[in-house]
Amino acid sequence: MTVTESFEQISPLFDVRQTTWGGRACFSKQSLKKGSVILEADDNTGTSISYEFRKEVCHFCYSYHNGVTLKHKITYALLKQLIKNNDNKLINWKKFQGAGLWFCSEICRDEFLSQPHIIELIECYELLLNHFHSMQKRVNPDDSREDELNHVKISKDLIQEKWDQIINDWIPSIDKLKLTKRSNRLPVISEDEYCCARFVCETLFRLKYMDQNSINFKSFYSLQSNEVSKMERFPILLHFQILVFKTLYILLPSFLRDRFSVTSFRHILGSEYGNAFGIWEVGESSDSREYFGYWIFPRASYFNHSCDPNLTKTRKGRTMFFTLNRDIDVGSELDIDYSGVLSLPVKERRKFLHDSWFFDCQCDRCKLEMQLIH
Ligand SMILES: C[S@@+](CC[C@H](N)C(=O)[O-])C[C@H]1O[C@@H](n2cnc3c(N)ncnc32)[C@H](O)[C@@H]1O
Repeated sequence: MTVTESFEQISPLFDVRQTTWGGRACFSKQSLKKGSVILEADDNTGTSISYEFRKEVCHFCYSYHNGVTLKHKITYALLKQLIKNNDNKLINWKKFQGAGLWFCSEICRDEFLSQPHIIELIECYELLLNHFHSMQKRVNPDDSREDELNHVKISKDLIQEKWDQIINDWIPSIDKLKLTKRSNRLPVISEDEYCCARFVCETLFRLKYMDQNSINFKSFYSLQSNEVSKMERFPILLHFQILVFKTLYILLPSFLRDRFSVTSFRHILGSEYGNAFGIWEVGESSDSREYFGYWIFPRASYFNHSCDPNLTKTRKGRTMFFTLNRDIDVGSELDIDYSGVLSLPVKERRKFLHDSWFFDCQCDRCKLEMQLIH
């Protein structure tokens, strides 16, 4: 199957084709007018709200109200009906703490609760929350090791070696233990690891109930991974990932653990590093808006970057829109801005893209401006 065939259902408006300069990219199948919506994506496979915004950003519509703590949480009373069919006793539901979910209104909370099988995700979030709270009382041994962990010389082989140790030594040692003893092996985690574990849970959950023939499912598994580049830049991430993996391996209930492996975990995080979209505050100018976290829209992850993009990304609630900001001809490459630094001079812009996104930008504007300064 060619790249185009496997992605042809993403949109009737564009193809995904292999390029010689930037992996796969999207090309318009027809000439189109400024203002045309090229893609509307509301099918994210995973979201992560930063810890500091967890009580202030609605977990359904992602609205934000100037830092005001949101009023609406899920309660035991609301869950009773959902628990009935799903009570596997890992949680004392009567002591339910709200699973770390806050909502701006009853409508958003109820919409969240109406998602099929959502009790499974709520249960995972609650287990993680309980674990995180118990770990907050403990000293985190990594607090004094940050420097050391950030000086590890990362290579593809080292990453593989560390994961092989997990597969060959750590997993069998956990599997041998009685269920009641496994929790003694849970690592201490920080806020960032807690948020990352929630992101992985949601991704596993969404993939579990997604049609495997759907374009979103196929697009997710074809996402490019930036694992090595990102870890070379931030070596501590290898240790970070291993802590998150161990936490989930021990805590995840069987309904999600069945699909959880080193391979799936590495793809979920490796692809997040090159493909995540920021969840930004709506309605503020780009230099003063808040950054709440990130999410993954696999179908929208084949747009390359350009420093003179013809698509503008906007968020409305849970949906991302990709809209043409000028007329285009058939065959035009469809590009977005990854950087938010388009006003910088060419060298600084390219350095930013290289350091944050790990590629040397091949867009036409960079080519032209580089020629002009040489
Ligand atoms: C979100 S993905 C876009 C789809 C990607 N080309 C693929 O084949 O999966 C981002 C990756 O595409 C490549 N890319 C995007 N824009 C580029 C550009 N302007 N120049 C060079 N490579 C680019 C980089 O490898 C980057 O990490």
